[in-house]
Amino acid sequence: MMKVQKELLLSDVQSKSDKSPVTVADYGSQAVVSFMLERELPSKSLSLVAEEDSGYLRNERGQETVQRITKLVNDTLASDGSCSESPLTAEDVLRAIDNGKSEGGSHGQHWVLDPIDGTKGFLRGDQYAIALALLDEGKVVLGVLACPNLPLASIGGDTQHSSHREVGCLFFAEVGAGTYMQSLDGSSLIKVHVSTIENSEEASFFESFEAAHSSHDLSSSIAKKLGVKAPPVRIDSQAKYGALSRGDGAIYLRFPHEGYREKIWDHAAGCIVVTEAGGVVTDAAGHPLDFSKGRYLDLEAGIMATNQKLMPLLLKAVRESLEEKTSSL
Ligand SMILES: Nc1ncnc2c1ncn2[C@@H]1O[C@H](COP(=O)(O)O)[C@@H](OP(=O)(O)O)[C@H]1O
Ligand SMILES: [Mg+2]
Ligand SMILES: [Mg+2]
Ligand SMILES: [Mg+2]
Repeated sequence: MMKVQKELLLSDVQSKSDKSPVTVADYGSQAVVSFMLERELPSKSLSLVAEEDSGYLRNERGQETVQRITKLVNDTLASDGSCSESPLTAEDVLRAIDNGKSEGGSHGQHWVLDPIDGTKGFLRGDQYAIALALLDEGKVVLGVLACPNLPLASIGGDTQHSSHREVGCLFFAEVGAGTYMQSLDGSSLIKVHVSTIENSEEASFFESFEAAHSSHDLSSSIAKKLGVKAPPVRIDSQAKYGALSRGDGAIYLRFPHEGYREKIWDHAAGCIVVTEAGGVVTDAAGHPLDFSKGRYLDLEAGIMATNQKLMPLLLKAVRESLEEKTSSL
């Protein structure tokens, strides 16, 4: 994936109908994960709720892109070593991508995948994540976040100049069993916990790098009310949830612009990674996120996360800031 990030061509990037970007790496990652899940869970029929679909790839202009993705997928599976089967055809790859069309919901088990979360960060050479979660009867019971560019050392506040430059973190959480972090090369497994800060003035917060994804004005007003002194830590993708789960910062804020509908794959894995590390994730009204409603999350105004001590203060600051915003319109 990191090699693909470095060698991405202009022709590898397309624009979706909502103007957001998608790359051969997004499609390739979705095909690989879908293929692996099918292979590992042969006894069950797989229900996968995933971001991408083959629509664009199946039209004529998509042909070349499909070839590129098929090669990436076969190279990836071959380098994994565990795969003895013959190479996948373009049609196998398109079918694996389209496995992700499930509607999810409140019954049974559904896998939820964001093959590359933070595509804009991926294109910029910054943070991105591969996010996989499992829903059981509408609840997230398992979450895995791979963050290939996230430093193993803290990215919070004053530790930016740490001498440890090693990157690549894997976070995983299972309901009732806590959250663990491992380096992507497989060494150093540790149990992680959210920040224990109780004084909001000492807290720092994470938000989207892209102001189009989350209002930086609103978060700044909330931070001011809390007396937060540190500047915002702006990074792409659910790497924010990962960093929060190990206490790099104490607060996560996300306030999309009016009318935006959040998708479950943007939060399912991150949400359990943070809650199993002792944190709380809610919408702007303080309600827990409901992953049982299909591909979208129905929620009020935004998403926030912090530790249990700070949540009441954060909720109050968010309420006040939202009220001020409404009355100033
Ligand atoms: N206008 C918008 N407002 C809020 N979120 C948006 C958005 N347009 C795209 N997104 C979502 O924001 C995600 C990235 O979040 P972040 O800003 O935390 O990196 C994107 O995930 P993808 O990159 O998987 O498409 C996309 O689903
Ligand atoms: Mg996308
Ligand atoms: Mg996403
Ligand atoms: Mg994505």
